[in-house]
Amino acid sequence: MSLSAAANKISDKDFQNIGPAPQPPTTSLNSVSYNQTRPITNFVSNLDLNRRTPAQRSVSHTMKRKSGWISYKDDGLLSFLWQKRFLVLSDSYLALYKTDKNLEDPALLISLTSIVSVSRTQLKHNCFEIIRSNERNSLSSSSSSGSALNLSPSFDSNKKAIYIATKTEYELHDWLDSIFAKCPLLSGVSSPTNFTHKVHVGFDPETGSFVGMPTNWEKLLKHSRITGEDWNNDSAAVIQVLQFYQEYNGISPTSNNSDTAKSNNSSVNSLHHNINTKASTSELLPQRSAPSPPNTRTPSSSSKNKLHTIDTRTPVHHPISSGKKATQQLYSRQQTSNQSPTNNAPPKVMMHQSPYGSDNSTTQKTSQGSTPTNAYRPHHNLSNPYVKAQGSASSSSLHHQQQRTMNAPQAQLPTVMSAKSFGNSNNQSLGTLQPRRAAPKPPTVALKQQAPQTSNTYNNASSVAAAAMAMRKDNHTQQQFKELPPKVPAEPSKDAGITKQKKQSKPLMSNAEIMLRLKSVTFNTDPTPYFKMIEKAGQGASGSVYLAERLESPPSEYQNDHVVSIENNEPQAIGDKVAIKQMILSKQPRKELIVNEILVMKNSRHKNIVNFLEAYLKTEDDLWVVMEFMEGGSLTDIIENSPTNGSNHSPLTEPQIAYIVRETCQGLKFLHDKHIIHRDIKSDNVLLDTRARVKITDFGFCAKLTDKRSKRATMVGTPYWMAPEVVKQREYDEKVDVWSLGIMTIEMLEGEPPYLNEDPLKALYLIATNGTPKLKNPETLSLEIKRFLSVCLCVDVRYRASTEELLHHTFFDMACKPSDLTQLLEWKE
Ligand SMILES: Nc1ncnc2c1ncn2[C@@H]1O[C@H](COP(=O)(O)OP(=O)(O)OP(=O)(O)O)[C@@H](O)[C@H]1O
Repeated sequence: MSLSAAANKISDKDFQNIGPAPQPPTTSLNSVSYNQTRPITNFVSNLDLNRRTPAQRSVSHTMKRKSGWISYKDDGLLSFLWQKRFLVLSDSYLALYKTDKNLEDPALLISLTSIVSVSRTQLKHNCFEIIRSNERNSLSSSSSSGSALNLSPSFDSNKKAIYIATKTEYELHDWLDSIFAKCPLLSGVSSPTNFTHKVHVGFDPETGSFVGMPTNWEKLLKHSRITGEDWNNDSAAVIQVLQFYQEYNGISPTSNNSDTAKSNNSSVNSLHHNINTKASTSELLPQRSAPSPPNTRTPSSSSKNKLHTIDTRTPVHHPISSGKKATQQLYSRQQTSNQSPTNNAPPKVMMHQSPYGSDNSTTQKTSQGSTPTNAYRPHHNLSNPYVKAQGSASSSSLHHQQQRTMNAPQAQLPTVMSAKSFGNSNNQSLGTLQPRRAAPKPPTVALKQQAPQTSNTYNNASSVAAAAMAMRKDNHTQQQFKELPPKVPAEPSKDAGITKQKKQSKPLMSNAEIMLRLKSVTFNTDPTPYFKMIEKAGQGASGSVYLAERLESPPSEYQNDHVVSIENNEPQAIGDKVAIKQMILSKQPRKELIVNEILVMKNSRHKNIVNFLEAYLKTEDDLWVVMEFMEGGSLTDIIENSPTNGSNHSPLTEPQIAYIVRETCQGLKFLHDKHIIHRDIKSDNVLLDTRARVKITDFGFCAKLTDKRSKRATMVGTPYWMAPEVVKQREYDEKVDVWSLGIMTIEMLEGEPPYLNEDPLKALYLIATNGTPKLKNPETLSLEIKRFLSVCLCVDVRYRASTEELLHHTFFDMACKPSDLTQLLEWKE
């Protein structure tokens, strides 16, 4: 009898009794066996150890048990949440505990006989997926007969997946080996009952194309400028960003060609703008349901040269003969390819090694992987004399490095970085930096249209950049038109064809509930008599923004049943200028984001946050949100209209940048103190008024951290400003805003964020693999700003500064006076 058949005879109950301990084995462990070809040894779970007598325990100790802390996530309601768990593998069970102290009450207990597949996945670093069957005979019943390639994952409803992530690659292998060795259905000699189709994915240098990819991926890659070299450098990252992309767009890798083409275009565009995949906006509103596990898994590599094996079906079966050796073989190649720079290795470069302003003395102390002996002490490091002692001699070698990478951006990824280059940890490579404001079309198209190809990547990028800049300008011109007909939210509003989000997760709140919430924070009255509309001030994805004049005081709090608290508002005078954002609710794909935005604005009154004044539900479908008017427009406008933009000089001077960043940072600190993450910090979302007041806006994607959830995992934001941990779908916290603030600082220095000339997919790849982006002209910058950037754009979140720490940074000492911004605001007049 095959093992699987034998296993089917075992009742689940036999393995799920965590009550009084079964009798311990009295003889040798091997003698405890079931009637099957290979004994499933040691039915007594070590979970029961605590309940045994010392004598019994000593017997039990001979049983091999493995345990350790891991991150865990399931495919259920809380699937967006990675939770820390203590995992125990005994001979019969895999058990997950909340603590390592009391091993009597597992949060999850999985019988090893129910595990039908274990495979590595790219969901997270060092992550594997366990699929268990609820039905004992599901294996035989679900057997696949087909050998034809079927890319549609037939995820049996009887099967459940959980995901385990370990800290290190080594731990991952260890767990995999141990689980494989103990799971009867994985290590049996029986014939496979459910075939696995694997697609060998790789890059064929002869044809210059990717092979074995699902159609969608192939197309995406074709348009993305992700090259064979990129693949060879970090194939895991390529797959990671493809998965990110796929999940975001909800595309199956098997979509047929026409679908694919359609979705490619729309989704490429959509990535230019904000992303909010999977689920939630925040705890401010209930979370949406989580996505199902990614359709495509990437468990194991199978050949040299980064040939990835993508398991397109579940489950994966590994023959018994494989055992430890086989699993090692299965995973060892990927081990190489998976060593992404930001793998959870200990940080290799210490905080004070400013990637933007270090000298030779700050050598790669930890480039060999040693753990820093000096933990990051924020204030010390930010004002550390050692930091100050670091020279600025970085420029020349950096420049060399820069030139090299500009010519062949991905070809020469250094394995060990000099501290002079971006000393950020973990072999972060240097990326090109030829940003531009928008990349609305696939770069290949843009290149053809705008400029002849040259052999120089930098030139190519520049021409693409120029093309995109022109497009951006067009869009902006459009934005300046007064009284444009209102656009539906799904239509392009800026950045050519970009919508705020493509994927509509199923909201947990019904439409009626959302409306109820909305009504509780709005006046249900027609606001028309209260305002005189003056002109259109801007166009957003969700609606138009108008400049208006207040004609009447807002309705009293008690004018209707739905009390609106405006007690914190500054007194509103007749004649005051206000901004009114008008939205047609039926056209909003995600109304809950609007409620979210109102709630955050309403409760976040700070001098660096755009003040919410009141909101009206004119009709059930027509929402007006009244805010203070910021005449200066967005920081993006200011950068683009700066007299020096386009010249060799930065659009803004360092003192002007210091002023704007400090103000933004104060607003962010205020939010962070309230445990709110903004998640979409960029120049578009920072507004200025004529008194040079700087305020953060656009709170739709805010998330609130709580004691229970101190980290988030939802992919939210706009790709070019996204922190690597977001791109890599890791847990993150408020520090993602600090990364984005660093990118925004680069926008003010260089006109655009890094990689804006790249296709979004490639940009995601570069963010994931390059880590700290490279500056264009570091030699022209002060040490202070480079140090500031290095603490914002630190890949290792532990060493990235908090907003509190940033506010003590010496960079802010050079901040100009508000009046020094006047020139920048003149373009509006
Ligand atoms: N309070 C304000 N004062 C002055 N102008 C504003 C104000 N709020 C927004 N604007 C202008 O309107 C434009 C659109 O703003 P909005 O917040 O709608 O943009 P968005 O973030 O792109 O869109 P959405 O939030 O709808 O997704 C801004 O770029 C800005 O120029």
